[in-house]
Amino acid sequence: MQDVSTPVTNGVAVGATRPAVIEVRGLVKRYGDFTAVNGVDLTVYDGEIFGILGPNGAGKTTTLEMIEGLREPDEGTIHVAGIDAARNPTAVKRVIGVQLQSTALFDHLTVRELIALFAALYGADTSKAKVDRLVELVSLQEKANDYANALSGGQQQRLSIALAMVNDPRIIFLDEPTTGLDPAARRNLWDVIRTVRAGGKTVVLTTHYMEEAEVLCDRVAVMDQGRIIACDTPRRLIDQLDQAATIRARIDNGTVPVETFKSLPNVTHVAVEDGYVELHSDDMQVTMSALLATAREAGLRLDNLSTSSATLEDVFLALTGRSLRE
Ligand SMILES: Nc1ncnc2c1ncn2[C@@H]1O[C@H](COP(=O)(O)OP(=O)(O)OP(=O)(O)O)[C@@H](O)[C@H]1O
Repeated sequence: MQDVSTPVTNGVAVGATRPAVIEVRGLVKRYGDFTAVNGVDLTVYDGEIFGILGPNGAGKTTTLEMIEGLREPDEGTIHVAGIDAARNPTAVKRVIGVQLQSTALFDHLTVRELIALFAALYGADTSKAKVDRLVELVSLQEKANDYANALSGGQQQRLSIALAMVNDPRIIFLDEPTTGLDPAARRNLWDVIRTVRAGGKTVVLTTHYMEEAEVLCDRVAVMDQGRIIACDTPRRLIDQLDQAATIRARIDNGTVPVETFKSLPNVTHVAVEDGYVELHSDDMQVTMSALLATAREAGLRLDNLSTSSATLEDVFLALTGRSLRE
């Protein structure tokens, strides 16, 4: 692993340089005439939560499964913890943990029994202390002796993270871990994922929730139509937009030439429609003060005044012209 960098992380201040634990170059996967993954390069650093964000069908799962060794790439190279995945897939499997989607195995075994069973299957430590540690890691102490199929969706997702960690992997892969969960269960799972990171693991996850990528991930690769179209910390991706914030207001009495709004300080874009004005600004406070002063001078009434900060959704929109949710 030659590649070394100093990532700025979301949750933890990182002063030291970190080695790359995953390096993907020129990854391609075709299904017949269709290219699902089209030349992907990725570097994931040790100890970070790395998110692959994109809409349905972007190629996130296919990319993840190739790194995990579950699908064979048509082109490209993958190194995991320094191991060439094409040459030594078995060695890769020893250093990774993969969260299973299927709950079929959950029937008629308790949380504790399942963790012990998985540990045994991996030839890993099956001691009570180890099982207790994993139960605690995913905050399932109160459910440890319950049947797994009686757990809520969020609890089952947490259990599947514990199962992915039975072999004490360096890197854990989660494919859309919070899809279908309610907001409280989602936040709960984010806490578990942060705890996993705090234990020194690297987490790679896919998501189509921009908020999840923004608040949970240290770095995010934005994926669309089989390509990575941007990759950085959420903060830097948002800061690269010339739009830190949007100001929106209804003008109740009268009209103002669009040019007037365009001449306000720090405004980067103006839209006037149906009596509403929408301003993009790279400094909300400055633009807002000027807007209010202009409105006062012109005797205008601004109603329904609202502001919002730019998000990864805006990043995706700026890069593709489409919404993540489309
Ligand atoms: N086995 C397959 N055969 C043919 N096409 C496939 C196969 N697997 C995936 N695809 C196609 O490849 C594209 C990428 O799929 P993939 O599951 O990687 O996307 P994704 O970003 O994970 O989306 P989602 O969030 O919907 O899972 C999709 O258009 C999908 O239909």
